[in-house]
Amino acid sequence: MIRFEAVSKRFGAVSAVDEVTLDVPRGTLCALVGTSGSGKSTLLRLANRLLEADAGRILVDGTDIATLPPVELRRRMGYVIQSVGLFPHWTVARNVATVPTLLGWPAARIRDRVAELLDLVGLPAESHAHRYPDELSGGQQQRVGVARALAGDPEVLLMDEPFGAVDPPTRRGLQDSLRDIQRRTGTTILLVTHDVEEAIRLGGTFAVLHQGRLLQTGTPAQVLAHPASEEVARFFGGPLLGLNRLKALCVGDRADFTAPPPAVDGAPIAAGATLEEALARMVAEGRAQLPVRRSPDGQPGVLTLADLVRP
Ligand SMILES: Nc1ncnc2c1ncn2[C@@H]1O[C@H](COP(=O)(O)OP(=O)(O)OP(=O)(O)O)[C@@H](O)[C@H]1O
Repeated sequence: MIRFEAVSKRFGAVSAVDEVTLDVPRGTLCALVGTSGSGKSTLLRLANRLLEADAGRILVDGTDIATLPPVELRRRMGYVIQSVGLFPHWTVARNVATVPTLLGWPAARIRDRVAELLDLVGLPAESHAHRYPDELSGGQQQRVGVARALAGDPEVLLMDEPFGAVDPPTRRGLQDSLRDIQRRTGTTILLVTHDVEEAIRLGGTFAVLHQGRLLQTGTPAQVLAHPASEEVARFFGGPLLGLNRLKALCVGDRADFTAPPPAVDGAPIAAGATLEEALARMVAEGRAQLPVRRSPDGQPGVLTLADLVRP
């Protein structure tokens, strides 16, 4: 869906993006991660031509974006940034309607779309559509930012630290909403984040950047289990890499569901919980095994401490 082919961008002496080749298939989410200054935001801005590449090509659905008028390109790509950038004197509904209005959709279609999107991001239209941005919390404004970016049915959503400014519990709520939205709409998402847990929570793949170069791509479990270099291992926690790996794997990936399960006391842990949560429970409860229940079939299983340390 989006393909970067040997893309480079310099700012004076700084090589911000250095011969990056990356494929983001349709309907997937790719999290751009890496240390500060590694070129994540620059790569995102090259994708919607807020910046122009010095070398290489960027293809969207096989079309070189250099051949598309920037305005048309940006309508096809929603863009969400940390500071949200809502228009303060416009209502929530008008903010969300920005792109459909530019596209000349009929008023009824815009109204329906705005209501649908506000519901999707958990801000029912009846109680939120007529408010102004400063009448919303930071987290609610970010939800409006996501709704606005989705309004024109973009094929691609570019998100630069979209949830950077909200507190951790609200952040988790927004991440869960984004994951649901992505599953429901099949939008291709390229997301910049500093937060490894956010990237893991949102699923998809990692693209790890360092000093403008792409060091590794893969699922969180792959990258954390087999970091391609010292820099990647350092980025994912250095000596704590092993603990971070537990965040990227689920109980269901390691538990034994072969019948009959041994009798294990305690409340079962969900197969979808992370191994980190399982370890936390084992430590808190002073036990080396936990009963597991797999949904939706209800199959019981067991997870032992030894399952956590298996390679
Ligand atoms: N407009 C610009 N002019 C000059 N240098 C720039 C410009 N934008 C980015 N840079 C430089 O390019 C490099 C990559 O910056 P970029 O913002 O892409 O990194 P990043 O990985 O997104 O960083 P962060 O995680 O801190 O947001 C940095 O060295 C930065 O200083």
